[in-house]
Amino acid sequence: MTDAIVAEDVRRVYGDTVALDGVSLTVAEGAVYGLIGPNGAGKTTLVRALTGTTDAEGRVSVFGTAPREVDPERIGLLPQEFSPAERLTARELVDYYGGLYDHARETDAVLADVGLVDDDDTWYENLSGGQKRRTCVATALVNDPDLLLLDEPTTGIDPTGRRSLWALVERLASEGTTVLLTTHYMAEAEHLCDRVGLLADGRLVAEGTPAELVAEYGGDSFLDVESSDPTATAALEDAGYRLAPERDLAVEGIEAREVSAVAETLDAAGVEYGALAWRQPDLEDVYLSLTGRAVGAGGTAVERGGDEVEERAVADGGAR
Ligand SMILES: Nc1ncnc2c1ncn2[C@@H]1O[C@H](COP(=O)(O)OP(=O)(O)OP(=O)(O)O)[C@@H](O)[C@H]1O
Repeated sequence: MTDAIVAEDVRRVYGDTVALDGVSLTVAEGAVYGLIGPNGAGKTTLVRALTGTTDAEGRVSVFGTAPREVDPERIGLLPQEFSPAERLTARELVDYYGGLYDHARETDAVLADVGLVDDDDTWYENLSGGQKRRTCVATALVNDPDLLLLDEPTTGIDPTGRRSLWALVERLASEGTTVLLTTHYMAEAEHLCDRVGLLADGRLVAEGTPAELVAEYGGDSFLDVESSDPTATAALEDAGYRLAPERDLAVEGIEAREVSAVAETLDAAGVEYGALAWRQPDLEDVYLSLTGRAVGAGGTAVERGGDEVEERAVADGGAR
């Protein structure tokens, strides 16, 4: 498989700010690559460097050539911030952006792709936030690009719409489109991406398949114990269980089949408890363990399960 994107030692400095500090990565043709990382980590700057919309040191090649020399018909870009004309309808906007290309797709098909068939005659300014974002995604699809760069494509889109967009990205990838996306939704990266790169302070601090990252940085599986009983901690420690230091009350390093033994321990000690929730580590745990400081300081929203946004407080710390 050949590489759609090759970036070597890419560096971008704005005044005193080092936005990218020597980032190297490759994205194979047909792959879905996800960039994650805290606010200000350099994700958007990297997308801009890969599309030639900002200058950067180092070497970037897209389909074997410099970004600014790639045939624009081959590239679809959804910038993080994109404000199309407010008083055009979604249909008119897709028509307009399609008109910029020699070989645009049918407007109806593009609107159907992003679930905007019923709202196609509404002015952009009167669309909901999620509908606006879908319209913007549509404008990146009009030319049927070989490489699609989506900077936070599903921000503001409801869970159902987000899953539709995931299905769309999966379909495009199965048809051979290379996709590079940025996201703050760990469930999105885990669900969609063949490989994920985690940027922090302008550096690629971890990279791999979601499963590889979880195995390397996710930590042990654990069991959350919902209990305000002051004897709970001692009961579990006396029974030899290891408690997760960064969580309220959780036994770490146990398998699902051991949950009933924990319950028996609590029952035997007369501890009052509510739910016992066991889970394996996931990409969110990887994120938190590698960027705990940045999450606490910046209050970055991290999403679990795609539906529920949690604001992590400094006290949460992140790392387990
Ligand atoms: N045009 C610019 N001028 C000055 N500084 C900039 C510019 N663009 C980005 N930066 C700085 O570069 C750093 C990286 O910004 P970037 O937008 O790439 O981060 P990000 O990872 O996309 O963040 P977010 O998740 O908040 O979108 C930040 O410190 C930002 O303030």
